Amino acid sequence: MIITSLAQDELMKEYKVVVLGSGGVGKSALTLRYVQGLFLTRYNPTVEDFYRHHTRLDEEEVTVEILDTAGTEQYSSMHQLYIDHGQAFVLVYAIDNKQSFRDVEPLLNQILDMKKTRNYPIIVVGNKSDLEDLREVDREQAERTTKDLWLVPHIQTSAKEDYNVTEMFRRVLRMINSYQNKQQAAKRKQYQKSESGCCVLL
Ligand SMILES: Nc1nc2c(ncn2[C@@H]2O[C@H](COP(=O)(O)OP(=O)(O)OP(=O)(O)O)[C@@H](O)[C@H]2O)c(=O)[nH]1
Repeated sequence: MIITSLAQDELMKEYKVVVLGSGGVGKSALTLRYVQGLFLTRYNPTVEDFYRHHTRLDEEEVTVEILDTAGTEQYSSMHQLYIDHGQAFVLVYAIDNKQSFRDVEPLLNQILDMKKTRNYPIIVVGNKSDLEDLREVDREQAERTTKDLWLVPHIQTSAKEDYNVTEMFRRVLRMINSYQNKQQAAKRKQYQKSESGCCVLL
């Protein structure tokens, strides 16, 4: 059978990732580094950028949709829409900016309130790890906080030095995959239960 590239694209698994965090922490820089392998030193505040990226994840071709959101307060009313859209959330702070770490908590609470279940991976990312001399956020404290909340393990990145960026996105994609597999298995089990007595072919 001949499958056109469009059809192949449609058959690929898709992952919807939303990147949130306060202004200037490096959301766009992380996204661009991952999707295009670029680093821009100039700061140009984002309103909203959307990327589709094809990649290989554990021997499988997948498509990642990344929504790079605005960090400025002016656009915070959009968060609800973004959260509704996402299957996974990357909450970014900058290690040289304590307030940006504090800003993660309300975002996290908003996601947990809206999504109701814990079936959506959330990762807290300390970006700008190259600015160690200017560090304001204690790494261990950040790790402890996120561990207590049962999130995907905290990670430090540098979009500038291309440190842990791909690793961070991969961690998130694998978690989406694992949640989806669990949900499918649960549905199958449920189906088998409701049909018990009859023959279910899987
Ligand atoms: N040293 C260093 N600078 C970075 C890093 N990531 C981003 N920056 C710089 O930080 C500034 C802000 O980066 P952006 O990616 O635009 O930040 P943002 O979070 O998307 O900002 P908003 O669009 O306002 O929400 C830019 O000047 C980047 O070059 C990093 O890992 N290390």
